Amino acid sequence: MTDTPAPPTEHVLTLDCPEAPGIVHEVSRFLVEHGCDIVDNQQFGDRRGGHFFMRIRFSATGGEDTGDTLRRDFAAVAAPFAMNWRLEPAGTRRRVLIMVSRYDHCLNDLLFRARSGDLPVDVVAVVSNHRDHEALADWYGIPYFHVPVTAATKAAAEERLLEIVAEREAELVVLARYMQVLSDDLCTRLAGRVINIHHSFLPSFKGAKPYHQAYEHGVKVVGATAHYVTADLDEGPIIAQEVIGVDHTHTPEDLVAVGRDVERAALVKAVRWHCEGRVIVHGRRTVVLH
Ligand SMILES: Nc1nc2c(c(=O)[nH]1)N[C@@H](CN(C=O)c1ccc(C(=O)N[C@@H](CCC(=O)O)C(=O)O)cc1)CN2
Repeated sequence: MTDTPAPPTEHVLTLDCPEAPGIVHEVSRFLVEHGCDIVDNQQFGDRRGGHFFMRIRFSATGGEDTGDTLRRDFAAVAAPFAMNWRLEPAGTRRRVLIMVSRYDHCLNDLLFRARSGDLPVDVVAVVSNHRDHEALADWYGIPYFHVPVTAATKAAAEERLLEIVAEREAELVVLARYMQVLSDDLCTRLAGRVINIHHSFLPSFKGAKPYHQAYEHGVKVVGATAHYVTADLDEGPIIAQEVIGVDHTHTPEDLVAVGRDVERAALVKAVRWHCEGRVIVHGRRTVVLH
């Protein structure tokens, strides 16, 4: 009886390292020697900073332990270049916990896109400091956690959040208009795993009421910024930004309304790119290979 060969599997290798001769050569040789076929490749050599970034999607033959074999063998290629790298199955669905306060337009959009398969994510929990959106989470069959936050309860609320992240095995936390500032300790413990949507074109109009600030300045463009969360409010590495034209006829309330579209658009891009392993943080900036 002939063994039918296992179907090829697809994987994504994302790496960055100090610029050096031979990086692409060594990576390509590794893939050829392991019978792999490159499907898609993006790279960026930062001449100014002397750093190199690459994302390769490739197909591989071999059984279910192919990924482990590739990871074991690639370590020897990576070490001489001092690479930061990860090699994961392509199309991996990420386990995402969404945090929200009163405004639900970003929550709604993410839940719909996750359910429709547009985003490679499984939403494993919705956490909020209000009860407003419990029915929506129930409708999607997603656990809803009400975690009120006051100055007195903030530490306990953040410990409860970390418990939920662990219980639900969340890989990514998305602040989908969650209007509480996370503590330095929480930002450190979830470093690189929290994406926030800020409702302005950063670095303009930081803080809680950017549309009113924008109105007072008479801007002709408003925007939204999706960024990784750090202890420094609204300062985290930017992943995606979107803008839309406005004019003197827009009241602050109008700016809030048109802003919803750019908030949704920026956040979904950032979540998709993060989940597809396209975003590499380098200092306070990101390189997005898309
Ligand atoms: N450590 C961080 N935490 C959070 C960030 C961040 O960048 N770093 N982003 C915010 C979201 N956000 C703007 O995008 C934002 C949210 C809230 C505030 C704010 O001043 N909140 C007040 C309370 C407001 C209220 O209760 O409605 C406060 O916390 O005292 C500013 C900006 C999410 N967290």
